Amino acid sequence: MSPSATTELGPASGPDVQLKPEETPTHKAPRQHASHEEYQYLDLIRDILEEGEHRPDRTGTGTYSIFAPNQLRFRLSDKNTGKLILPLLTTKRVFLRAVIAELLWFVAGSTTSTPLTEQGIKIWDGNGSREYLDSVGLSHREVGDLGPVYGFQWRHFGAEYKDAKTDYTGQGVDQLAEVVHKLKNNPYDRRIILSAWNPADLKKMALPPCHMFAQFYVSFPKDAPTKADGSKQGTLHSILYQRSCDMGLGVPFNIASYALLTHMLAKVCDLIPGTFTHTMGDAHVYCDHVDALKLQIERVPKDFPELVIEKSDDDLSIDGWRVEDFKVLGYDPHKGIAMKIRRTDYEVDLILHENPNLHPVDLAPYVAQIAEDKWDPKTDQLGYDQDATTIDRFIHEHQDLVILIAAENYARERNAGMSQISDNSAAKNCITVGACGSTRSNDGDRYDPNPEESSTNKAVSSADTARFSSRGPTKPSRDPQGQIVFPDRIKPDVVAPGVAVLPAASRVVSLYDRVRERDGVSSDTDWLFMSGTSMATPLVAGCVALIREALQKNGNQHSSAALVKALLINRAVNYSSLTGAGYDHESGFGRVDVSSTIAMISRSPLSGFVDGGNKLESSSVYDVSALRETLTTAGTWESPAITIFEGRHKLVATLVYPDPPGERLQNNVNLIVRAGNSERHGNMGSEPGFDHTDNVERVIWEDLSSKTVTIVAQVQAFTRVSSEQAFAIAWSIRAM
Ligand SMILES: Nc1nc(=O)c2c([nH]1)NC[C@@H]1CN(c3ccc(C(=O)N[C@@H](CCC(=O)O)C(=O)O)cc3)CN21
Ligand SMILES: O=c1ccn([C@H]2C[C@H](O)[C@@H](COP(=O)(O)O)O2)c(=O)[nH]1
Repeated sequence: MSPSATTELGPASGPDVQLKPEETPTHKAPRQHASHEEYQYLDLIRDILEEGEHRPDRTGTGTYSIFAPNQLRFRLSDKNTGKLILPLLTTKRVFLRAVIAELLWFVAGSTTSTPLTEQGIKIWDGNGSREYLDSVGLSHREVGDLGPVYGFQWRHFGAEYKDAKTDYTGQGVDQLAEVVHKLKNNPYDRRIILSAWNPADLKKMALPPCHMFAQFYVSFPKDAPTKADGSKQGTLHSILYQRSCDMGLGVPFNIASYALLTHMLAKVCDLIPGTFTHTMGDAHVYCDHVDALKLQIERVPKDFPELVIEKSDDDLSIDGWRVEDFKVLGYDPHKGIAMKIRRTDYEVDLILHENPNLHPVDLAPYVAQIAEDKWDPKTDQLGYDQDATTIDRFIHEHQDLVILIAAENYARERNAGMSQISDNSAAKNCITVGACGSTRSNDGDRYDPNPEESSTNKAVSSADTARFSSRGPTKPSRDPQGQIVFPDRIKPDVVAPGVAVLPAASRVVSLYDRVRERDGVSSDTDWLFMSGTSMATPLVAGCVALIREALQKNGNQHSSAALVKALLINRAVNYSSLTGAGYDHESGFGRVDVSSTIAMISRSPLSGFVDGGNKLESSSVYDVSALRETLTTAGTWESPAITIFEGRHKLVATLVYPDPPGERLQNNVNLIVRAGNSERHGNMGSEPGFDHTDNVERVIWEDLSSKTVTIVAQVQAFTRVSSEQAFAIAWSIRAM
């Protein structure tokens, strides 16, 4: 059997695999590039980005990964010139001093990161920090003490590890010395192995070895040169098995490191450096390295640099090397590319530990959000029950607190036309939020009242209510004969985008769950695609915070929840009832339009609001008292005459008031808009009657041509005579 010669292992020749590429889906036929060996690395990254599996990982980042890709093979010397080659990647600057220092640190058998840190090399700092060691159960270790990692296994395999300070001279197996001995004395040995994988010690290590198993091979090709003593000079080849390969950060280091180790051994053993072959198990690209690597793979590699080892030939040992012994000539890489070293579990713990209030994000007392699954589609829709009562009482007693409740996701094609609003979301005083589509592409979530006749286009736009979003109205109450004694109420109040939303992922959710495909796959596991009214609800909570901010800038430091709700609903758009009563049972008063709401807050002559009976606000021109009904007079608030200039206008006015708890309206207040000789009533369109069911009323009056308008809140009936009722009205007028 003749060993293969250096020259036969051409650049990018690929491995001599037994299986044909098509039989192993993770293997790709090597691309045919004219020359540069660096393309093996770049092509592997391209394959991972194109075909890698998106997987969760220990660090919580997520990776794209391929298992057992083609080996990479690098030549370590130029047969023609005899010059040594260092495969140091050129498509980004690799921190060579750190690579050399780390290698010498392994060779020295050191297991503490401190000497590296002292040289300004921080690559092991993350794994040696107090927090990290504590997180992997190594609290008894000093900072920097990584346990029996590479250096210890290379030089003292099998010795009992105490700590990084102990002198282990003479203990355990010095694998590296044995490798040198065999290369010198028994070059045909098939057992020239360096293994860092020691199962008995894994638990004591800060990080189990990634580059874990190397084998060396001395080849004697036919044309091998003859040495002074008449023997043939061998050529040294090495192969590395690396179980876990961080393509962006670790692998450029690992390639250079094992190439250098092979060069050192060749020098010490008087061998010609041949090739380094890199075998990978899990070859991965961290999700947050994707952009950097996409940039890198577009670059054109330059020549690998030349290595010169400045060490005299006498008394050569594998020990005692210094960084200065290596000279690298002609390294002219492209610019460095920053890639983050991955956050590890301990950092997540740390964040949670240091910020106990971080999860859940809590905006109380200004905004609170409740979402609870209570409605059972198999039984029946719940009406206004104990939960709704509790919520309404709470809000009535805390009138500055905005409570948002997700309408829930119980609508289905099969019960089209039915309503699903129940218990919590049936409360009068909260803001019940349904979901509409978003501008992000999505499919399958358009509400389809007639599934049998449905078209195939199910994408849902931001003007459509999402298929799943629970429909209103609330359940009417009936007497034993089935007669409606109290009709249904308008719910949800508003909708907001809740399809294919990309919210921050809670780290309480398992990593597997965070990266699984839902409405799309996020490339960053801190974010995930989700749909639901519980996606729409926080979005409205954010809108409420913005509205509060705008109100505060306007001088309203402590506005009531009713005012916030009135402002929000006043500018919400119901796409199916633009000119009618302005509401329906899919999206309530419509999709929120927060910028439009904010625009109306700085009072212009054509928009305004009152926060009637708000005792928390100190003083403001527009502040008015609460409505009060006595035995002789009905409570009324009437705005000053609002002057409208030339032309046709559209007026929208909204009344919201915190009604005391109870299924029926306790205090029935109506909204009336008067213009010239005609008037419109809340929620009635152009009909003459009044709404006796809802404590949210809106008037949309298109084509208003009168010169003056007045807006009126009028008590129709109070359950308790002489009681007081706070109320908020917001209005806006626009030229048509
Ligand atoms: N996730 C991860 N990837 C690794 O490659 C890795 C670990 N962890 N933990 C332990 C060792 C340490 N190694 C590292 C660690 C950091 C860099 C790194 O940050 N390299 C930067 C330059 C660093 C500097 O300038 O200080 C680079 O851009 O290559 C490289 C190798 C390889 N290892
Ligand atoms: O020399 C190294 C050391 C580490 N890595 C990478 C490979 C992985 O991304 C992490 C180790 O995490 P595990 O969960 O233990 O696999 O570090 C590397 O590429 N090269």
